Amino acid sequence: MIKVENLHKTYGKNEVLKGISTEIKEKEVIAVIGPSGSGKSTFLRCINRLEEPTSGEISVGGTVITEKNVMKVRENLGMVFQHFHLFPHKTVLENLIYAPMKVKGISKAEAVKTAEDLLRKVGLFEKRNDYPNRLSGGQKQRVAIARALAMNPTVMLFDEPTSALDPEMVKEVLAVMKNLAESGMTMIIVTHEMGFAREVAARILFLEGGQLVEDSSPEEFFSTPKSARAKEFLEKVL
Ligand SMILES: Nc1ncnc2c1ncn2[C@@H]1O[C@H](COP(=O)(O)OP(=O)(O)OP(=O)(O)O)[C@@H](O)[C@H]1O
Repeated sequence: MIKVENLHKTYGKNEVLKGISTEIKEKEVIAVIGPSGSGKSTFLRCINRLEEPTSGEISVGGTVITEKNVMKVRENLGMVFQHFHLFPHKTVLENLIYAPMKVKGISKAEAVKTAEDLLRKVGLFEKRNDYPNRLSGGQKQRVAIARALAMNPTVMLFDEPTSALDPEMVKEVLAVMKNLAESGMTMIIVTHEMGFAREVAARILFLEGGQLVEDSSPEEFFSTPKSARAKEFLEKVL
């Protein structure tokens, strides 16, 4: 579904990604973990070209992403950020119908129906006519997830979706993500939530210093990490 080949990203003299290669299969749920500054967000942002790779190749569904087709490919990649990025002057429902109507040309009636179904799924149907500033952080993030899903993406990318939330809000967002994973969505999640990664992910990608140090199952990674670097990291965070 997604193939990353020898991905490099450099900011000035700072080589942030040093040749990452991996493949993500359809319906796979991947947790990307690693120390702060290891390149996790940059890796994710290169996949949908929010950052332009310095070199290397990324393909989605067999299509190599180029400058020309990036907008089209991006339509299939839903993205959820740490800081929700909702439109503040649109209601919850309007936030969900805007892009499907504008980008995909879907009729308003159809967009509203999809939006309402998604809001029910994330438990926020009752809030559909509220503005984002009336919502808690956890509710905003659930709206952001529903909004990304409204584009009917084939892959969902999450960049530390719970890092900006108060602890009591984290659970409700992780529950929505877990449901999504169980529904068969292909997901790549940059996260510091080790419990969630262990429980929900099929594979862990451990990055350090811009390198993919380990690519293993959660069982293997959390109980018997192969590298000294992963061992050291886990000793600090668990
Ligand atoms: N736009 C940018 N311009 C210059 N340097 C950048 C930019 N974005 C990221 N970096 C640098 O790239 C490195 C990796 O950053 P990145 O955000 O990918 O790490 P991360 O593993 O996601 O960290 P964290 O867990 O703290 O979010 C850091 O040294 C960061 O300062």
